[in-house]
Amino acid sequence: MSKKFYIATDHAGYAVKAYVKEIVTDLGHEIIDLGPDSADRVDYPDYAHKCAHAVLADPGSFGILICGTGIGISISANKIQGIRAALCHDHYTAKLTRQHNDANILCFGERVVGKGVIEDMIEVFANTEFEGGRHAGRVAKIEEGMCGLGADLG
Ligand SMILES: O=C(CO)[C@H](O)[C@H](O)[C@H](O)COP(=O)(O)O
Repeated sequence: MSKKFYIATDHAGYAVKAYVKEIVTDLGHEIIDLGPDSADRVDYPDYAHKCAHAVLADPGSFGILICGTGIGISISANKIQGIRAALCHDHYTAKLTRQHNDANILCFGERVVGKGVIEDMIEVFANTEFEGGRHAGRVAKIEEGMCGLGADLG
C-alpha cells in the first residue's frame, strides 16, 4: 500500500536526501520535502520539529529524518508528544521498530550508513506493520509518559 512520507535533514544529512527521495518514490510512495534546500549549516532540532509536526498533522503519514549520526535529530523529534522517532542502523532495527514500537519516523545518520542499507531500511520500514498485542500497552505507556516506578519493578 502506498504511504506518505515527510523528509527533513540538517546540513549533515542533506547530500543523501535526493537519493532517499528517489528510493521512496521508486517504491511507490509519496514524499514531501520539508527542507533544507541547501547544504548550508542549520540546526537539526528545527527540522526535526518541522517534520514531527507535519507527521502529527497528517494521520497515517510517516517521517524520515537524517543528520550526521541520526542521534540529534531523533532526540529532538522524540520531544514532540505522539512522535516515536527510531534511530535505525540496519534492516533488523528498521523492521522491529515498526513491529514493536509503531515508530512513525525513521531516523539515520548519513555519516554512518551507506546507500544500500538506507534503501533496505526504507523498504522494510514502509512495508512493516505494527504488531499490536503485547506491544500496544508498552506504546501506550510511552505516549502517557507513565512507566512503572522503580519500587514497582522490584
Ligand atoms: O546531532 C548530531 C550528532 O548527534 C548530528 O550528527 C549533526 O548532524 C551534527 O552534530 C552536525 O555537526 P557539524 O559539525 O555541525 O556538521
